[in-house]
Formats: sequence, structure tokens, C-alpha cells
Amino acid sequence: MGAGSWGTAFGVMCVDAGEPTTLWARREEIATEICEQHTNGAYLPETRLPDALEATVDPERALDGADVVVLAVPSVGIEAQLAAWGPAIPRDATLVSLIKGVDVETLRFGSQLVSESLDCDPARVVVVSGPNLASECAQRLPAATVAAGSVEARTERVQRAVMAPYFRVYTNPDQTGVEVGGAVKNVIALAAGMAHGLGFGDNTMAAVITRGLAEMVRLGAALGGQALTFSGLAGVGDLVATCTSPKSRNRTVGDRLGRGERLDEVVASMNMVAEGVKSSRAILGLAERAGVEMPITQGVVAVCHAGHHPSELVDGLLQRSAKPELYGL
Ligand SMILES: NC(=O)c1ccc[n+]([C@@H]2O[C@H](COP(=O)([O-])OP(=O)(O)OC[C@H]3O[C@@H](n4cnc5c(N)ncnc54)[C@H](O)[C@@H]3O)[C@@H](O)[C@H]2O)c1
Ligand SMILES: O=P(O)(O)OC[C@H](O)CO
Repeated sequence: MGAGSWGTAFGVMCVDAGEPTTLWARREEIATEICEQHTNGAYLPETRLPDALEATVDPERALDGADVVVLAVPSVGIEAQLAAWGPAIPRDATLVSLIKGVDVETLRFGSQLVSESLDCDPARVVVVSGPNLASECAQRLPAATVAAGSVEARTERVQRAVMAPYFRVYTNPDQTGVEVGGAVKNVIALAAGMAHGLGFGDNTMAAVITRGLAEMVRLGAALGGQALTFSGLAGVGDLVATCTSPKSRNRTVGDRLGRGERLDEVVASMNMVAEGVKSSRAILGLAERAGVEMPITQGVVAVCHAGHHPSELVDGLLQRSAKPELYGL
């Protein structure tokens, strides 16, 4: 449900895993292009989609008979979409959240937005998250991910549904840890992009990634995630991919801010969503509520939402008081 970059790439992998798959697209022209030309030029311009991948703007047709419903719209749009789709979602279907964002008003992660919008058992929700840049997955370059949920039969069903020959899926019961990893890495990638845009070096990048991981672990542990999850694909794996790849939207936004562009202009120039921009405020809100320090996140919020210059983020981090490395991580 969602024919943006990740929804479409995910659909490609489901077809390649042998699943009959129908994409729901918001725009008629995108559904028609997918069905007739087997491309989605607005989101994945370099990819020829499989002939078997169907698309429609009719949610009832897309959802008809589905035992796995994959939700691929950003956090900002998911509640309104679910309100419209709810009655058409088959009873007991497994609901897959691909969302790597946190709602700014309610501080809820994607899985909570899904189960509470549908007023359904949270155990029906499986979160899929990992180092998965959509364009690479759609080009069938080898990659791996995590399917996280509390019911093994559901995580294993999702594992089978998307385990294409080039895409390896691991299951993990730690949905909280996996979801914290996917949301926090976007915020740290904004900072990593800023460091790159400001002209800093590889040492800077390594420091941002490593201290960003410390923030992820701190918040994740406070919210009930397992420490080991953050050394997995949905933690450090996704953090590395997103912070270092020019294909990442979040890193690209940070890079352009570091080069002196204004946030509103950068966001307006993109046809895709960089979740970290809005989620940074929500993640800082969660950190404050849990009493954990997230200085990189705090700096990203100051740049994105209080008009600070990216160089102030760097100065602020370097001027923090001296500490032992693993003090509170
Ligand atoms: N693109 C990736 O590489 C990637 C990989 C893993 C996870 N994700 C996550 O998947 C989610 C979806 O991202 P994407 O990359 O497909 O985004 P996208 O911007 O490429 O596409 C978003 C899709 O949702 C629809 N949409 C956008 N705003 C909407 C709104 N307000 N209401 C309803 N529908 C809306 C669009 O029409 C489009 O079909 C995000 O949470 C993202 O962080 C993305
Ligand atoms: O392009 P981004 O920054 O939204 O990142 C995409 C994926 O989440 C990478 O795993």
C-alpha cells in the first residue's frame, strides 16, 4: 500500500520471492505506468519492474484476499490512509510496517500508529527494517533486512514473502529495538550529511556514526529494546548505509544544509520524504521523556527546527564536557 520508492522496490522483491503482489498507488498515472510500461519513473527511474507486479488505485482491489498487507507510506500519512483502508483490510491479515519515522504529535512509532489506527491486536504487526536503499533493492543488488514481531508465525510469513534470491531476511522478536534503529538512523544521517556538506573528513563521519550509535542504544534500551539488536542490520547496519550513501534522502538533506541551502527549499525540491526531518523532534521528545541524552539529535533539531547553522551543531558537540567513552554509552 504505497507505490513510492520503497513500496515499489518491496513489491519487486515480493514478486521475485514468488508472491502474487498488487501495489496500491495514490496517483492514477503511476498505477497505469506500472501496469502498462512496467516502470515507476517518478520514484525508481532506473528500474524495469517485473511484468507480474500489478498496480491499482483501488484499495479494495489491492487488499482483496491479501494475507500480508505491506504499509509503505510515510509516518505523516499513515493514519489518514488506514482510516480509509481499514474496512477493506482482510481480518487477521499480517500488517507489515515499513515506516522508519515517529509521529511528532503523539511520539508513536509506525507499529503503534498502525495497530492503534486500526484498533487491532499489536501482535498482527511486523516491522521490516534494515540497510535497504530502495533503488539498490529494486536493482536486485544483494542486501539483507530484519522482520520483527512478537508472533513467530507472522514474522516467518513475512520472511518468506519477501526473501527474494538476492534479499536475505532475518526474523527478530525485538520489534522495539528494530523500530528505534530505523527511526534514529535517519536523524543521525542528517548530521552525517551535514558533516559531509561542511567539508569534514572520514574521521568526522566515523565519529558521527559511532556516537550516533550510542544515542540509538541509549534510547532503544530506555524504551525496552535489546542492546544486541543495535549491533544488527536494523541498528548499526542501517546506520552505516544511511550515513554513508549519497543515495540516502536523509543524508542528502543534511549534505545540502551543510552546503548552505535552506531546509524549506531542500524539502520542496524533493518528491520523496526524508523521515528524519520531522522525526528528529519526536525522537528528542522521546529522549527527554525517558531521561536520556541525545546531543547529536538535539543538534539536528536545532538546525532543522530552530534555524541554527550546521556548524553550530559541530561546535556544540565538540564543546561538551570531557567524559569517559562508555559513560552511559
Ligand atoms: N526509500 C527507501 O529506501 C526506504 C527504505 C526503507 C524504509 N523506508 C521507509 O518507508 C516509508 C515510505 O518511504 P518511501 O521511501 O516509499 O517514500 P516515498 O516518498 O518514496 O513514497 C511515499 C509514498 O507514500 C505516498 N505518500 C506520501 N505522502 C503521503 C501522505 N501524506 N499521505 C498518504 N500517502 C502519502 C506517496 O504517494 C508515495 O506513494 C518511510 O517511512 C521510509 O522511511 C524507505
Ligand atoms: O533514503 P533514506 O535516507 O530515507 O534511507 C532509506 C533507507 O531507510 C535506508 O535503509
